[in-house]
Amino acid sequence: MNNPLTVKINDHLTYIGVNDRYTHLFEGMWPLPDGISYNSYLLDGKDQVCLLDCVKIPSVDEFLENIYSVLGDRDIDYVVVNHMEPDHTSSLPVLVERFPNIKIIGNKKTKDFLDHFYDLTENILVVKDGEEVAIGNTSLTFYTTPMVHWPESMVAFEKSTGTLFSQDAFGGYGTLDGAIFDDEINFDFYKDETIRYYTNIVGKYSGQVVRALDKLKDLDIKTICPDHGIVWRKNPGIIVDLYAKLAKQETENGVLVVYGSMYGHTEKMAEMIARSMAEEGISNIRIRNISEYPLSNLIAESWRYRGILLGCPTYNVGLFPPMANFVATLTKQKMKNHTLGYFSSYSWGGGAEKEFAAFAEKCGWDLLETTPNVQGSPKKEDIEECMKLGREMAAALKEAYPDQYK
Ligand SMILES: Cc1cc2nc3c(=O)[nH]c(=O)nc-3n(C[C@H](O)[C@H](O)[C@H](O)COP(=O)(O)O)c2cc1C
Repeated sequence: MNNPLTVKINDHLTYIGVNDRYTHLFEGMWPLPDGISYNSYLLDGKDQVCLLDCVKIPSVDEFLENIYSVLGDRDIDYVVVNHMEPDHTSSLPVLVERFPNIKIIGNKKTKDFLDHFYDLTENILVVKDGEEVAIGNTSLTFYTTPMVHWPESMVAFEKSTGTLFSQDAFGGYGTLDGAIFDDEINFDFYKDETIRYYTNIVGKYSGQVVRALDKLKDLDIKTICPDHGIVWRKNPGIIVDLYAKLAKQETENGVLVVYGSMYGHTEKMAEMIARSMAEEGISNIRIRNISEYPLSNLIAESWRYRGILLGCPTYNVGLFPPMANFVATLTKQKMKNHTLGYFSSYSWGGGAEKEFAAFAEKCGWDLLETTPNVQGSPKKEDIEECMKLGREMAAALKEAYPDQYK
C-alpha cells in the first residue's frame, strides 16, 4: 500500500515515525511550541526485518499503520530498543502483542528496564558493546553510549550503508513538517530548537557526549537517523559539529541578565546594570524576568552567553523561589566558560546574597567583584554599585573576546 508518510531512506531502510502536535510539555516540563517527532525506522534485510525504536503510545495506531503499509503481512523479527524513555517505548507492549515472534534487542541495563517498565522478560536478545547482529542480508553493530542521556542508551550502526541510529543524540524538538531529510529542510528553522533540546535534555551529560563522539569517530557515518527531528543524509557533519560545539560549551560574547522581582526594586537594578554594560559597548544583552520566561529557554540562553548576571530579592531569608529553582538547575547543568555576577535586594535581614555566594562557589565560574545588595529602592550610591557591576562584566567580556573590541 502506498503511504507517503513512510519515506524511503535507502533501498532497505524506511522512515516510519510520527509527529506529535498535542503534547505541550516534553517530559512534563519543557515547552513544545513546534511539537516533536518520534522517529522510528524499518530495516529490511530481505530474510529478516528489524524495527529501530518505537513511538509514544498515543500515536500507536498511526505507527502500526505505517508499519503495515511498508511490510504488508510480513513478520518483524527484531525491534531494537536503543533508549528506554517511554516516548520511544510506550508502544512496545502493543508491538509485542501484534508481533509475538519479535525479539527485543537491548543491553543488560535495557533488559532490567523492560521488566520494570512493561513486565517484558521474554524474547530479549542482550547485546554487548561492539557486538554485531545479522539482520538477514545486512547487520547492525551496537555501541553503548551510557548517560547520553540514560544509563542504557546505545546506538546502532549499519555499516553497509554507513547509517547510524543515534537514539536521542543528534535530535531536536520540532515536528517534521513534510520534509524529513536535512537537504529538504532549512536548518535555520530547527537550529534554535535543536540547541534548546540539547541544553534541556542532554546538556548536563556533555562529558559523556564528548566520550560518545570520540567512541564513534572512526565509523564511516554517511547518514544519521536520530529518534527526534531531522534525518541527516547530505551533511551529517553539521549536526555532529553542532553537538561537539555544544558539548565543549564554547560560550559566545554576550550577557544574560536573569532577575526576579516582586515590586520592582531588583528589576530597576537589572536595568541599570544592563545600561552600564551598553554604555561600555556590549551589544548582546538579554534581560529576562524569571517569573515570565520559561526555564527551558533560560537554560538554552545561559548555555550560550559567556556573561551571566543573576538578581533577586530576599524571600524568607533566602533566594526568591523561582531564582532558587534556577540556581539549583544551573548547579546540575555543570556548565563551563562563564563569568558570573549577582545582585540582590532586601528590606530587613537579607539572605539572598548569601545563597548567591554559595552558588558562585559551587559553580566555579569567574566571579565579578561587586555584588550589590540593596535595601529597598536603589539610592544614588546603590545605582553607582550597579553601574560598577555592569562595567566589571563589560571589562571581563572585552578581555575574553579582545578581537571583537579592536
Ligand atoms: C513574602 C516576602 C518575603 C520577604 N522576606 C524577606 C526576608 O526574609 N528578609 C528581608 O530582608 N526581606 C524580605 N522581603 C523583602 C524584600 O526582599 C524587599 O522588599 C525587596 O526589596 C523586594 O524587591 P523587589 O521589589 O525586587 O521585589 C520579603 C518580601 C516578601 C514579599
